[in-house]
Amino acid sequence: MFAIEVENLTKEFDGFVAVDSISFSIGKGEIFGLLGPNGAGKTTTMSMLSTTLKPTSGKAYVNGFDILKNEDDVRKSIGIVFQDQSLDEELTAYENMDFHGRLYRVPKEERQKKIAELLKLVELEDKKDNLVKTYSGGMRRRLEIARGLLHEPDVLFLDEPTLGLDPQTRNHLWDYIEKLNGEKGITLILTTHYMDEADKLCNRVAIIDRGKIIASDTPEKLKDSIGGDVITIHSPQRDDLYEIIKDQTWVKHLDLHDSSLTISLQNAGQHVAEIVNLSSEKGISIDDISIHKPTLEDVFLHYTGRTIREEEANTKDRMRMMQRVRR
Ligand SMILES: Nc1ncnc2c1ncn2[C@@H]1O[C@H](COP(=O)(O)OP(=O)(O)OP(=O)(O)O)[C@@H](O)[C@H]1O
Repeated sequence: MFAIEVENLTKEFDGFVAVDSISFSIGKGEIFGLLGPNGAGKTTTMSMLSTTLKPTSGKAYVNGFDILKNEDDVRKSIGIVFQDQSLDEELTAYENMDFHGRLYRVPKEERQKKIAELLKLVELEDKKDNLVKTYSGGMRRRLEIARGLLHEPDVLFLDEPTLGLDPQTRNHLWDYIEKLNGEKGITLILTTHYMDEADKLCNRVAIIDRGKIIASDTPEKLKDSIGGDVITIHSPQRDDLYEIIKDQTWVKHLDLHDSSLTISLQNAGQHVAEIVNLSSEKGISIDDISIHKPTLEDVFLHYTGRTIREEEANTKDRMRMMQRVRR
């Protein structure tokens, strides 16, 4: 049995299709990532799977329970850590955990044992009696994850788990997530717009854009699918460069972007000199040329012709963090 099965799931908001007939399945014990830019439909998908939003059409099963017919069973069998912080600032970490345990009717003795175990897991046991308002962003996130696990869910939903956190805290959180999966065998479904996060953490990734899944596989296979190497060239005459490169036999895939040109090919090192020679013959100047192994960013670019606009995402991150702090 799969932990999650999704068939043609669709969500429309007043005629706008936010999630467009997506299908995928997640095996037990997998870390599965929904990767895509802001507005791609990731949170909407998570909300439908966690039964907080009704789909317009399609089906989905979580831990074997139908999200339309067995909402309570679905909810009892999952833990949720969504983007917007939902901790009580005026309570301590322990009190936040205890309150959640009571909501889920975890018996007292078991509750106390589990809270201690989970706070240890996320390394917050020393700070358990401190008020949450004194916690850093990373500590809050870890506490939310610990809280989401209190009722021993089989599947944990993490919506942008490291949004707005600094790189070091993100790395730490990735370690916790891997530990959870390894030690407890919990299935994790997470959304992210960070390519490195999906690459590092996920066994499998579905790349989602404008409500559709455009590619789904292991990060390795997705990267392999676009060829051996990528050359990125920055030039003020990108269009002219495109014209002279497009018919070369060694080009596997060529993309023209706002500020650059990317070429997917095998053995890039052998062709860089040729590109430079061809350009100078035609009087085309090159500002910068670089070779790298494909990343998930290249995969996204390959399938959509666009980059995930990190700058826009970063601005949004900052706004969200400010909203969290204000709350
Ligand atoms: N309640 C709603 N009413 C109308 N449109 C909505 C609603 N919720 C989401 N949308 C729209 O659906 C699309 C998908 O949103 P969603 O939040 O699922 O994206 P996302 O991939 O999670 O991005 P983000 O990380 O920015 O939340 C967006 O265009 C969004 O504006």
